[in-house]
Amino acid sequence: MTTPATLPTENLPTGKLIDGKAFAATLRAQIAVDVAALKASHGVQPGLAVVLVGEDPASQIYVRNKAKQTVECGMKSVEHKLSADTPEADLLALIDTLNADPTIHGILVQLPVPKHIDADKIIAAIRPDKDVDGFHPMNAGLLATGGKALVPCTPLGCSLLLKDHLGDLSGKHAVVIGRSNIVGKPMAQLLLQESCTVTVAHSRTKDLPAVCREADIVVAAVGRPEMVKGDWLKPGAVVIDVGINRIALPDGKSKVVGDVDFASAAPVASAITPVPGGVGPMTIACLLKNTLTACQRSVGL
Ligand SMILES: NC(=O)C1=CN([C@@H]2O[C@H](COP(=O)(O)OP(=O)(O)OC[C@H]3O[C@@H](n4cnc5c(N)ncnc54)[C@H](OP(=O)(O)O)[C@@H]3O)[C@@H](O)[C@H]2O)C=CC1
Ligand SMILES: Nc1nc(=O)c2c([nH]1)NC[C@@H]1CN(c3ccc(C(=O)N[C@@H](CCC(=O)O)C(=O)O)cc3)C=[N+]21
Repeated sequence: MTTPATLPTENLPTGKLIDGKAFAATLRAQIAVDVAALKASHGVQPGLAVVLVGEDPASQIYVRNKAKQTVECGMKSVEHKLSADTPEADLLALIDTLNADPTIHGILVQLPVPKHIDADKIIAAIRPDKDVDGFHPMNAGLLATGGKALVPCTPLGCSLLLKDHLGDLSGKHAVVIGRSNIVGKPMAQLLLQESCTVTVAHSRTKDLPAVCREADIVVAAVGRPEMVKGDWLKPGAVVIDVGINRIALPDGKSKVVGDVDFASAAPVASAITPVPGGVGPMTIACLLKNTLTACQRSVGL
């Protein structure tokens, strides 16, 4: 896959780019230190089990990246690859086994699962204290009520990037575009916890560009390539692009773009995350952070 001659992230004024890839690397380095300390103090190694059902190519890339980075920070990585026609009962049985395995502290079933399997049932079958995706209703409820939840990785990564870049978020007006259970809704909860004034937009929102122009912070999680344009932004807004969309190029190749039109948004924003190299790496780093947290809690820390 050829990268375009002038990547839009090149020759941007310093401070404009929120470098999620670099931040994720420092986060993983800290996790590796904490994993070594946990091994030394409690004789326990955090274990992450990832289950992939079917052969979706994108999922295979993410699972491979996750396993590599899990091992790099000193954790135990276990992968279960099941065929696309695996009965739902077999997947539930595997989850029960992983729930009971004392060497496994985090369980992730890669989404989407094949159509014959009920994803909500799968998510609800994972022990909440091992639900390192943070998708389980128990964790969603704890997040909503300010309890000790495991927080979904992508919104957690976005929150860490925003706090690192802006410091105190209180009083800022944040617009989250998207209301899914895995990104938009938990993202709104985290921003509320940081005392932002939060607007959650979606496909029924009227005059979305006008709503976005009110925002100090825009988080785009819609799944529509380059939808958010520069003229949707208040000058100086901070933009977090969660989108991951593969688009076809004229030369027959393809490339990954976000939900934000980077070329028109970057000049207007005060800071923006690139795709790739922004939220994606933070998602994996926060998965490892959640696995460490789950392991620490399992020994009473
Ligand atoms: N970087 C990472 O680690 C991750 C990235 N992603 C990416 O984030 C994006 C969102 O993922 P996910 O939350 O699972 O997506 P979903 O498809 O579950 O949700 C999309 C949301 O966007 C809203 N939406 C769709 N079209 C519009 C529109 N025209 N105007 C306003 N809102 C709209 C939908 O509204 P409604 O509710 O009304 O249908 C819905 O709430 C995707 O690009 C995905 O690839 C996802 C997970 C992790
Ligand atoms: N149970 C479950 N949990 C998930 O967290 C989950 C999931 N299922 N299903 C799929 C989505 C998607 N997702 C990504 C994670 C990292 C990158 C990532 O690291 N992207 C790199 C680029 C990778 C590439 O080169 O394409 C980047 O944005 O820089 C992307 C996407 C997690 N997901």
